[in-house]
Amino acid sequence: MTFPDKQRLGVNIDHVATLRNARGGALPDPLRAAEIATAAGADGITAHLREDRRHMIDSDIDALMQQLTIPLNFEMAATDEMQAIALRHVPHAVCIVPEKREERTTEGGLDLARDENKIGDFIAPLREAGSRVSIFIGADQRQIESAARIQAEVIELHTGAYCDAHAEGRFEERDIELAKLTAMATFGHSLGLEVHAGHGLTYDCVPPIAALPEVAELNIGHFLIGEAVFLGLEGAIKKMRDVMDAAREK
Ligand SMILES: CC(=O)[C@@H](O)[C@H](O)COP(=O)(O)O
Ligand SMILES: NCC(=O)COP(=O)(O)O
Repeated sequence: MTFPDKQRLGVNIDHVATLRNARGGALPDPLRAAEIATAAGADGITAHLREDRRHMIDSDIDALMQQLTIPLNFEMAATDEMQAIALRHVPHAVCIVPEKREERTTEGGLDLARDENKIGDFIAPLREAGSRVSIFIGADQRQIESAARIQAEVIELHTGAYCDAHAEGRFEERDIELAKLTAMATFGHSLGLEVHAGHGLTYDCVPPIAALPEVAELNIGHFLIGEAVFLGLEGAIKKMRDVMDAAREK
């Protein structure tokens, strides 16, 4: 079994748009953030077009599709509207995420096991159009088995519970969450799925996730955009790259 030596870093730029939308107007421009991320060594850009357009808006996705020189991982809910947008653009990857309008952020993974047939039908045209389909799920064996059955190419494991437990000093819970992520990364990889991870990752909590050999890509956004206030976006991304590489070398 082969594992990727270098883990890809996908930079999620949603919260550049959050900042822009707080005042209205065009600044800060998410496309400029994507260009800086590219120059800083990001391997991909992630953008989530929410149904309520609270951060990214349709014209951001148009601009990214026209100008980006690295792969776009387009996150979206499994709705007809989003499917039509994805089919119009055919981004490198489409990541299906759960969405609740009243949530502040994506609270958990998709319940794919419950909606397996429906999501299987939903992703088929996306795959046939040429996008790699990724499913954002919790570290749960049933969900991963469903992802393999519907022929998703990628799963992205939601790391939010692990990161929150770390940040709040609930170390026993953190270690339980990490053990689940570790076991389920191995399990997903054994089924032939490419395994990604993300949500809530910071310099402090990323090392054990970066060190998981089966995890080929991390998607990181909110923390990096926050750190950019202090370090600049380029500096924040380069530091994350260094922390990830150091953890993987160990
Ligand atoms: C699905 C996911 O984890 C990301 O899209 C990210 O968290 C940023 O978007 P939200 O904060 O709106 O969930
Ligand atoms: N899919 C997770 C992602 O893109 C980034 O999540 P976050 O770092 O903004 O929490």
